[in-house]
Amino acid sequence: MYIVTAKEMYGIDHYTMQELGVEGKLLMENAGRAICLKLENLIEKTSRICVIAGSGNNGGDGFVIARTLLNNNYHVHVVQAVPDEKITGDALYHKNLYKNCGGTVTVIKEAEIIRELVSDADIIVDAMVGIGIRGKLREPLAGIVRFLNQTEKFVVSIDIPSGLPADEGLTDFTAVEADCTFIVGAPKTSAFLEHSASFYGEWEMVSIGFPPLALRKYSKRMLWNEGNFQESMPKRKLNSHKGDHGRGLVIGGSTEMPGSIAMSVKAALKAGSGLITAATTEKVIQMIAPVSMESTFLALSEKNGYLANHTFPVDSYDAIAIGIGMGRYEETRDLVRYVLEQAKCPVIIDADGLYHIKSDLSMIKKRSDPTIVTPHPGEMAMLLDISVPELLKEPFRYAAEFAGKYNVYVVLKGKYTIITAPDGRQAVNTTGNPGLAKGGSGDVLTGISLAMAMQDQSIFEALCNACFIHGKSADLLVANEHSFYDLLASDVIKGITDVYRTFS
Ligand SMILES: NC(=O)C1=CN([C@@H]2O[C@H](COP(=O)(O)OP(=O)(O)OC[C@H]3O[C@@H](n4cnc5c(N)ncnc54)[C@H](O)[C@@H]3O)[C@@H](O)[C@H]2O)[C@@H](O)CC1
Ligand SMILES: Nc1ncnc2c1ncn2[C@@H]1O[C@H](COP(=O)(O)OP(=O)(O)O)[C@@H](O)[C@H]1O
Ligand SMILES: [K+]
Repeated sequence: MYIVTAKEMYGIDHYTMQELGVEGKLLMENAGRAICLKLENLIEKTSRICVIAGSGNNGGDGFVIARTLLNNNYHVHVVQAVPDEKITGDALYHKNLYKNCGGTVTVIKEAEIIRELVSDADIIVDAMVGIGIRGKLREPLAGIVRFLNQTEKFVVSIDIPSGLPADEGLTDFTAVEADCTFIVGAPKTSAFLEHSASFYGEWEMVSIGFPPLALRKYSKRMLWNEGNFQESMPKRKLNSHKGDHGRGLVIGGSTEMPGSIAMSVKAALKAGSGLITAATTEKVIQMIAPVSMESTFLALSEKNGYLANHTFPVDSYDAIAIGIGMGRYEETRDLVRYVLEQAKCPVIIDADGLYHIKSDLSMIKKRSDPTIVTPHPGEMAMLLDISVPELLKEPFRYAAEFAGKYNVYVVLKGKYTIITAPDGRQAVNTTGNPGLAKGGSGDVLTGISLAMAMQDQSIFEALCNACFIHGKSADLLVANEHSFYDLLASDVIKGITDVYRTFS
């Protein structure tokens, strides 16, 4: 499923109409019809429905919905929140069809009247403004939105909750807080931003006839779902051996943080790596060896409990993860630099490793093999020298710019994890839940990512699949035997079993 900006949506729309010859009226009919099919599953035959229509094509969708429901014997009324002369083009065509079928319309000039008009309605359909919103919502629409947000009535938004921007970058808006939203054609980026996603309520996308080639042509962003995971995840050959599944190295740990590297190692093995070596201090090896029975170890020099500069062969690995629990000690930085310069395989940099590359980002830019950074918003903001709120306003743009500038893959973690390739392709992973907001979750993701980077799939797919597995494990655990409160990172490792058994 593709994710679009408003501009991309208009491009897809235009292409479908101009190049393929599908008329706008027909797309509008498709949108309204497809939404009604879904809506009728949510409402009773006796429900009273009030459609609030605006001036643009979003209002046009509203008129199609009103006509379809009316013709299916529902009790429908349309409140038009703009003067008659504002309804033009395809929307006017569909308003007339609705009226020709016996539909009634009340035109309102002031927001106050809405209270009375919807008093006997069970369901309110919000078709005031869609992706055509410019600036903050004007009256009377803003007043209607304020009313809708304090009513108990069930509000269904069409395409996008009215007033909400489709794109990232804007945080000051008045928008409908919908109970549910039927998104037309493709989800918009605002459905995946921390400050705007909740306005959609539950959402579902309806297809209206945009050809995949049009979506592909305009959007480089997609929602990574079960289907993508199942299609791209390589199947195991019955005669495979451990060498086929990757020999990985995890570098990290310190006396203060021995557990994190143990978790990355375990997750990497559980997710399917053939062999994993943990490179850490002698003391950490002694501490984690009893719980890391399946891995091998490489002792590196230490200073005051932290990894110190150390040269060792890094050319016999298929992928390396570095940074987990290593601390931000000055001497460790040279070790990170050494690995980035010498390794001829994909290198994943996480946690403290991200602090070490900050002082000289050319360390990653110069590499010819794939480099992957897996920051949470705090780490990403640190790398960019901006604040976390600034980053979260435009995470897609910041991640894409960083990935392009430094030729790296970026996994920007969060409720909506954004995976970005150096060429600008992006995917959003939505698996996962608040049970993951706990120390150690990131270490587990790094281990799974290491395993995925060594399987027969592109690095972009590998990272998308790693995020999918990590979040899905947490989701299955919470659905079955755990809660948001008690879920531990080590449970998420065990849960990988169920993800594989269920989805591959
Ligand atoms: N081919 C098409 O025409 C299709 C259009 N579709 C629908 O059309 C929508 C986009 O249609 P439009 O481009 O006409 O735009 P909208 O209908 O989203 O909004 C534009 C209208 O809102 C008003 N408006 C903009 N900013 C405002 C503000 N701040 N305060 C108050 N009023 C404001 C404008 O005066 C304009 O009349 C989509 O969201 C979708 O619902 C879909 O049906 C798909 C097909
Ligand atoms: N509320 C949430 N919903 C979904 N996933 C979450 C949520 N909170 C955290 N996560 C996931 O948990 C992981 C946390 O990583 P990170 O912040 O590096 O944790 P730590 O450093 O404590 O191990 C990320 O993969 C992130 O996407
Ligand atoms: K709307």
